[in-house]
Amino acid sequence: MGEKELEIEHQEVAMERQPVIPLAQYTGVTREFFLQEIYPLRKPVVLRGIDLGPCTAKWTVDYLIQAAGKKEVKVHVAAEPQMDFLSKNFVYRTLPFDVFVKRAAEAKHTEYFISEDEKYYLRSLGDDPRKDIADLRKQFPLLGDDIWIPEYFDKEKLFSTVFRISSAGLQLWTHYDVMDNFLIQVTGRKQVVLYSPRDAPYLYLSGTKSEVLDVDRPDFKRYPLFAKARRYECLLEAGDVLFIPALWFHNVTSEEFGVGVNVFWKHLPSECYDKTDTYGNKDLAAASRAVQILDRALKTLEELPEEYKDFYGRRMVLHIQKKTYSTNYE
Ligand SMILES: O=C(O)CCC(=O)C(=O)O
Ligand SMILES: [Fe+2]
Repeated sequence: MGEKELEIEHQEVAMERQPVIPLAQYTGVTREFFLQEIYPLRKPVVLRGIDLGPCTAKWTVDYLIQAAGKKEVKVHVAAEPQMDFLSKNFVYRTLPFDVFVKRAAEAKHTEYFISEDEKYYLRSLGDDPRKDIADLRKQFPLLGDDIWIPEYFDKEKLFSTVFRISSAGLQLWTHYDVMDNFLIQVTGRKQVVLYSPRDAPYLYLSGTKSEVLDVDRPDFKRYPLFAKARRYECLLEAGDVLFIPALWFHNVTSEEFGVGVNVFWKHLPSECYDKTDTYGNKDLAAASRAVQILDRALKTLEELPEEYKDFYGRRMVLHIQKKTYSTNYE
């Protein structure tokens, strides 16, 4: 190989590996410590050694199968481990919970929808998913009492408790949610990659999701700005809790079959949230209104000749930056 080729190859390798910023980790934090020292920073952290109740010992595959039984659940089924919301390489199927758990825990299936090594993912829903909010105690009464939610926020603010159960290898795309969140990893290990809300301009967003699906080997030719996004990372082990502040992007890969429960809470006054939001991911009411008004302003600019539209468009960008960008925010 000539020197030039070698140099080019090195550049490509360097481009592929973004520096990793490890998340802060704390063991055995009290409510007071969390509220005074961690929560105000609005940064994700891993909390270890919290007493999560009997679930950490009890929730084996056999126990889950017997305790949740035949209740029907709607799950994602994907032929490939990396789920793709752009090409839609997954389907939704309804299965009895016990069948779903058995399949998610096995690598090869005798009965399957797409292929013998398809992957499964459950994000549990309310009884009527359009109106009801996921609540483990309601939908899985025998399991709900096994898990103790960290009491680091006021109980009245609790929004939902959601099962997150996935096959080994499954990767969920990068997205944000609008509420504060404790992702409680009860069993199984998972890798979580996070990005600050401030790096949203580099994530090629489509709604709440990033189009850069392969965060480990991103296509920088297609997504050049992604190189600027700072990659935060943690490895969650069974029993760990990840605090994900609202708007922080997260991409989750299950390294093993695992059962997680995530807890969303309304840290803002309840009027701020979209009343039709059952998932915890609809933009705040005022944000949606502002976006609508901006769309009207942009329509109005269309009335101008190109030269003027460009000029006022640039001035509006500066005005928005001046009026909205926070300075006390890393
Ligand atoms: O752990 C997972 O499967 C996804 C978690 C997630 O997206 C969340 O808790 O908001
Ligand atoms: Fe999420």
